[in-house]
Amino acid sequence: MDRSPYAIGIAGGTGAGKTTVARELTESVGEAVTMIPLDNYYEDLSHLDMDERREVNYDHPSAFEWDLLAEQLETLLAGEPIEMPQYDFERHLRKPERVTVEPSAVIVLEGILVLYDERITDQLDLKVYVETDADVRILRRIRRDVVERGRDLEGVIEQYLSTVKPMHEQFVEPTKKRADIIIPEGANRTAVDLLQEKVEGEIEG
Ligand SMILES: Nc1ncnc2c1ncn2[C@@H]1O[C@H](COP(=O)(O)OP(=O)(O)O)[C@@H](O)[C@H]1O
Ligand SMILES: O=c1ccn([C@@H]2O[C@H](COP(=O)(O)O)[C@@H](O)[C@H]2O)c(=O)[nH]1
Repeated sequence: MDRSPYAIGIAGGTGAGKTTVARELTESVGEAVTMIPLDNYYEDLSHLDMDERREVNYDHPSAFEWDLLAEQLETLLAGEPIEMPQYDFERHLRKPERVTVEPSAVIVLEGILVLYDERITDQLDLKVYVETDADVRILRRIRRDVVERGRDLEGVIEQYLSTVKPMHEQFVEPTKKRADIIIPEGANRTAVDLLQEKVEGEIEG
């Protein structure tokens, strides 16, 4: 690789549409873009049993292994491959296996607190915050967590009120001021098109 990859961070509240924006971006630009979900860097809680893991606050910054993420991002930006951890949402558990991620021209790091830690933000070339109203986000989250993450309605509501909402207000929303671009409502066609143009420009050099 001739030059360092271009690193984009996409932050925002749960259900804001971060993954959707990141996916649309990566799908349109193909293999030149690598997606890194922050969720893969949740701390390894395999020493806790399932009932204990259900009680963990997954929206507090301390839930993430920032050292590992900072180190792996630095490695990718230096043009070296990483062994990225994988995460199982149904079991609240880091999977035993890792996947090899090769460096590419553009790296997209996506997750609720991607703009929280300076060791990460210092490495990002473009910082994006996806802003979507809380009522829309919780409705999206209920549907997604029940359909894709093995949860029930009562559990989603309880978690939202006890940790997700207060942590969003305390830690996630304040990171918006670090963003270069704020995208309203997630997969906003115009905003995604502009991001695609930017990314294509970076790939072409
Ligand atoms: N602009 C949008 N309009 C309608 N539904 C959306 C939009 N963006 C995302 N969604 C849906 O909302 C849910 C959560 O989106 P996702 O991108 O996973 O959010 P996040 O990664 O921010 O938690 C998904 O089911 C997705 O299909
Ligand atoms: O074991 C876990 C780990 C995370 N969560 C929740 O996931 C969201 C972050 O994912 P998004 O895709 O950005 O919504 C976070 O709000 C955690 O509450 C979980 O429930 N269990």
